[in-house]
Amino acid sequence: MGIRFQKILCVGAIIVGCIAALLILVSKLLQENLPNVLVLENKELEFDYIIVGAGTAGSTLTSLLTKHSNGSVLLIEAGGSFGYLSRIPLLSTFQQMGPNDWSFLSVPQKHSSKGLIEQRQCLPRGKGLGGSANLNYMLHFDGYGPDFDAWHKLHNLSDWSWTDMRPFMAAATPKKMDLYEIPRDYSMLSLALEESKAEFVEQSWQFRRSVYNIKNGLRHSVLQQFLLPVLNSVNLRLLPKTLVKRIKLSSTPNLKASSVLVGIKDEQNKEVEFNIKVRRELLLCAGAYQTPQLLLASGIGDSTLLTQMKLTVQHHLPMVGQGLHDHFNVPLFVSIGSIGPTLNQRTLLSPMNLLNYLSRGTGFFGNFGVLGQVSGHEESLPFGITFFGAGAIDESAFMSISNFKRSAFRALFPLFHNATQEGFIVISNCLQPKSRGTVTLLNKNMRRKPLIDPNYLSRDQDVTCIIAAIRNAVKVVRSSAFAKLQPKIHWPKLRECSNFGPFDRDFAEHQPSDHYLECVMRHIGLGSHHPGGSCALGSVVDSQLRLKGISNVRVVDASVLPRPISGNPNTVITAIAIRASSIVLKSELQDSLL
Ligand SMILES: Cc1cc2nc3c(=O)[nH]c(=O)nc-3n(C[C@H](O)[C@H](O)[C@H](O)COP(=O)(O)OP(=O)(O)OC[C@H]3O[C@@H](n4cnc5c(N)ncnc54)[C@H](O)[C@@H]3O)c2cc1C
Repeated sequence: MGIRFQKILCVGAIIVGCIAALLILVSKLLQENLPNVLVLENKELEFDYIIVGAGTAGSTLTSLLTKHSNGSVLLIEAGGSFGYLSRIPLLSTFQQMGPNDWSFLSVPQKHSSKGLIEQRQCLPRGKGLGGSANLNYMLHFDGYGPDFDAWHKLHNLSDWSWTDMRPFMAAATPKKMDLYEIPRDYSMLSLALEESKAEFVEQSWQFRRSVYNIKNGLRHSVLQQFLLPVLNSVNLRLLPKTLVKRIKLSSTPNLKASSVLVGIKDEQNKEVEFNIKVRRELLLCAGAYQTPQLLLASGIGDSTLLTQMKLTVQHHLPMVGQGLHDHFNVPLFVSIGSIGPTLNQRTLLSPMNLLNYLSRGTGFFGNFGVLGQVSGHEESLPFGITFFGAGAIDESAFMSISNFKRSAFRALFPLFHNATQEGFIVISNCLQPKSRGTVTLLNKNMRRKPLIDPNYLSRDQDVTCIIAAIRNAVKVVRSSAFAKLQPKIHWPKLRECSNFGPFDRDFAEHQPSDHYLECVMRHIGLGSHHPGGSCALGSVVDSQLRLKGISNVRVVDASVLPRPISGNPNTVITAIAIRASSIVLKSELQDSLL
């Protein structure tokens, strides 16, 4: 080994060591500094507003109610604070399966996931202040007007059209300086994507470089935007590491939530329970899996289903936990013959990359690796294509967060053993999947995970839509703009699909059969962590987000989305929370005038 190389290694090791020490220090400081934490004693406590869950919606809502209401606000969150590592964009995936991830697994999937262990999908969810907004990949999406117009037309939600939602989307969108857009010349891949646009002018496709919720190289989520600035407010109290286990209803004069039962683990890991009274409103922001879980565990849901689950019915409300939707992604690996440079171990560990990040917040650590997207909103089957600029994928890391069987992983990434491989992953999906799943329970114990069945690919239309998306992705990869990358698509050679391909001609012509593509997607397709719909607007909640039949409970999170968002949903959920705060504050004002 040359002396120069040894020096580089030493400098690299010292830099990595210093960063690690600094991060541990800062993370400790941040974790110990939560103000306004409520101490639960045996006295009866009561709050005007109780908010369950400090995720995307809960953080936003808490902030706005704390600032503008005259009432007291209690925010209850099952997790604590995320460590500082959560703010380094590239390290997002390393949080999955850790203490800040609920690490749900789906029930075995009937129509998909055949290349996954027990046919079960990993369903990560953030646990702690910031919720999934602190675990997610930070991709910002401006929203798509016709989505809301479809809510209006198809779901009879006359006041949720784009005209109604546009101001809230504008309020939810961070200022330009609080976002990071991948520069045009970030790498040869971003450049190729940008230049390929000109070859598809005939199509009404949109080409976008990724825009991230990243500021100065650090995650800038609803936690920084909304929650942290109000944490010291006098009318706010916080209950971290506390699980809401039950909603108690009273029926005089009309059905309403009277209190919530919360559980905290003491030092001996023994559960201690307390009751906290709701004076005005209970706002459920526990996310698309856990809001229905809490409702069902509280006996609020379809009475037949509750009886089947041996739960006492408090309020018959059909459709709680039904209608679950999510996007479904099909990844394909494309190796490139030129130096990208794309994300691999060589580029990542280069001292220059580390220095770039430390001095300017840029380079590979400063974003998640998704460089851009192509979408066809106006197609009869709207599709999305995502370009993830990673050449070498670490087998054990990827398998642990995807639940892939080894054989499926290796079919998808045949060059996995080469840590310096250049390439990218092209991910195809359907923007408006029709498959719908469910959230149910094994029993009412809230410490047990809910039974989540996304039911991916249960509708044939989704298969047709994703096949079209893959074929469009191939067109982009084979465009002249991409030619200088010398891209090579690796059609996965799965034993279970071998009757359908890929055949030699598929590698030459890149036109594998529909049967082969369907087989591939049913084996290696992965959920995209955009669940919604499990307490949908119109069916479970009314247009004021009120739980039907219960006057003082609102659901404010991804559960209320009546259909999928045609892109990344986080900003839309923030917008819904902003709108919810205005609804709640208006009602408070009206009551004060009575
Ligand atoms: C890995 C991953 C990547 C993603 N990438 C993107 C992306 O790049 N762009 C994008 O737009 N979207 C992305 N998303 C989706 C987006 O983050 C979510 O749609 C959004 O955060 C959901 O917000 P929410 O408020 O509905 O729920 P959450 O943010 O999940 O919040 C729910 C909160 O409630 C708490 N909670 C649950 N049950 C209880 C209980 N009983 N008691 C107390 N607290 C409770 C949870 O701990 C959590 O903090 C991603 C999601 C994941 C998981």
